[in-house]
Amino acid sequence: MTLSEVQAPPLRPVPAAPEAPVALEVRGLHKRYGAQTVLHDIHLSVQSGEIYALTGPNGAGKSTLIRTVTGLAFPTSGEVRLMGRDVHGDGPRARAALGAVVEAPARFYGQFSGSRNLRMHAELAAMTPGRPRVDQARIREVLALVELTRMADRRVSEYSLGQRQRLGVASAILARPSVLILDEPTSGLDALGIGLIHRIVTDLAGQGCAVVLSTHHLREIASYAHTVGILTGGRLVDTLDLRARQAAFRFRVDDPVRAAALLERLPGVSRTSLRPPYLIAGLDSEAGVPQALAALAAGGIRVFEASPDLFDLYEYYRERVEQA
Ligand SMILES: Nc1ncnc2c1ncn2[C@@H]1O[C@H](COP(=O)(O)OP(=O)(O)OP(=O)(O)O)[C@@H](O)[C@H]1O
Repeated sequence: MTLSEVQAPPLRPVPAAPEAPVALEVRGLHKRYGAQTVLHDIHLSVQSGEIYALTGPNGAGKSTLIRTVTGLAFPTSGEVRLMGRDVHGDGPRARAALGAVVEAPARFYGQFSGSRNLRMHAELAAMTPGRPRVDQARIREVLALVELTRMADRRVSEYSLGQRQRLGVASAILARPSVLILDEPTSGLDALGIGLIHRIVTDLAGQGCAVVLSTHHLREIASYAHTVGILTGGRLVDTLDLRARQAAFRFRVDDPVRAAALLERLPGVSRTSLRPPYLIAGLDSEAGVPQALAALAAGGIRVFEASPDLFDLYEYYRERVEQA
């Protein structure tokens, strides 16, 4: 690769500000079914504007955690707070801030149109104190967002699986939730449908909504989630901050040790490490690449290659789950 071909890193939404308020907090959550403990002492918190992806092998407890967090299941012990309110003690008011799809595809009345189903959801939601009102214009807006305008007046029984899935997301975002929780939102969707869900989730997070989703699609979420929680055997064994791994670049140079010393002096270089034959540098953004190249050239270092150092979430996950 020539230096002029240095690629931009994948686009990732603007990260939640570190000081953003905590929207979802789970403390010391245990869940038992009979003699089987399915969740062990789960602690996690998600800020407004953050996209938190929960992943783990089949049977790890993801759906149980999501059902418990949304108030559909009760914990054996521990606590869940949505926007500061206890989901199990102050349910209706806590859930006023919540939009969720906890089973895929979400349940709708097949004999009614998508639009009518959303109106019924809106009317039900309006009974919850604290929920904003949803008018017909908002229903049209969310149907357009999930690209179902053409299907709006068709019976849901005529929808494909993917269309039902998207209607589920539409109903979850209808009342502009502060916290959006989606269990496997992209399973059963085609490539364009997956991209659409990414865009919706990213836009909502950009507007300050905290998003929690469970998924098995690691490479896909690595491109847009801020945080990944790895659940295995009912334990949250790792929480990865993908933001911290965002802007790493690798440089193949003739003298990595001296190159590292040169780059460390630059403002905007947060860290360097050696991975022969590469030198890895954490930069504030890709805008720091030309400056780094100039500093290396001025120091007499020959640069053969410079490219984003993409974090391989799949490899990381595989090792982490095998160790657990
Ligand atoms: N209602 C229930 N009664 C008894 N055991 C249950 C119940 N629901 C889930 N379990 C058990 O809890 C464990 C976790 O299941 P869960 O569905 O939460 O896993 P998951 O991570 O969502 O799996 P998958 O990726 O396959 O969807 C499993 O061993 C499952 O058998």
